[in-house]
Amino acid sequence: MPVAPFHLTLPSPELTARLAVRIGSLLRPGDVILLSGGIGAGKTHFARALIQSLQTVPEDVPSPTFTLVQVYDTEKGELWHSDLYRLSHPDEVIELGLVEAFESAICLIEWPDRLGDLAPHSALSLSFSLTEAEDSRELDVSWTDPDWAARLEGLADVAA
Ligand SMILES: Nc1ncnc2c1ncn2[C@@H]1O[C@H](COP(=O)(O)OP(=O)(O)OP(=O)(O)O)[C@@H](O)[C@H]1O
Repeated sequence: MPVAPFHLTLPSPELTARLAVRIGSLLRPGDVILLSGGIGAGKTHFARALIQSLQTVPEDVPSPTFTLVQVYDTEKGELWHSDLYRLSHPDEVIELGLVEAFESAICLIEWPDRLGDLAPHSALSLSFSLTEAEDSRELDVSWTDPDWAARLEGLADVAA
């Protein structure tokens, strides 16, 4: 069981998508995943694979860069996918309804540093990094709620 933050190498986009499907299967309403990493690091690629794996009716999963938020109906209830890169003011997080969504929906948040004091207390954090190899990414996995340690059991095998 991973009892501490851990690290994975994701040598292809397909591996990242497979990990996303595995994590998606663990999620329940009220779970928040914070997706960090620079431009092109793979945050949206991960989110798209996760969302598509939970959709009951397949539909496009566009990047929410300009809309800030996209909301989906999934087999696990409402899922909010948010990209806060273009947030103009932290209060916009409240106006978007995100703070309430943290309590009741599954939320995937890109650029979570923009949340400031409004960041949820409990979350799974996934931090992606580019590597010298074009198709490979490094991923740091950490969490605030110890419950995640048990839920992530066996996850490292995905990248094996
Ligand atoms: N191992 C990998 N994991 C994830 N994506 C990868 C990997 N290798 C290559 N890629 C490619 O890198 C790109 C990542 O783009 P993506 O839009 O997901 O980045 P992002 O982190 O969301 O950036 P932005 O903040 O600009 O939206 C995709 O084209 C994806 O196919």
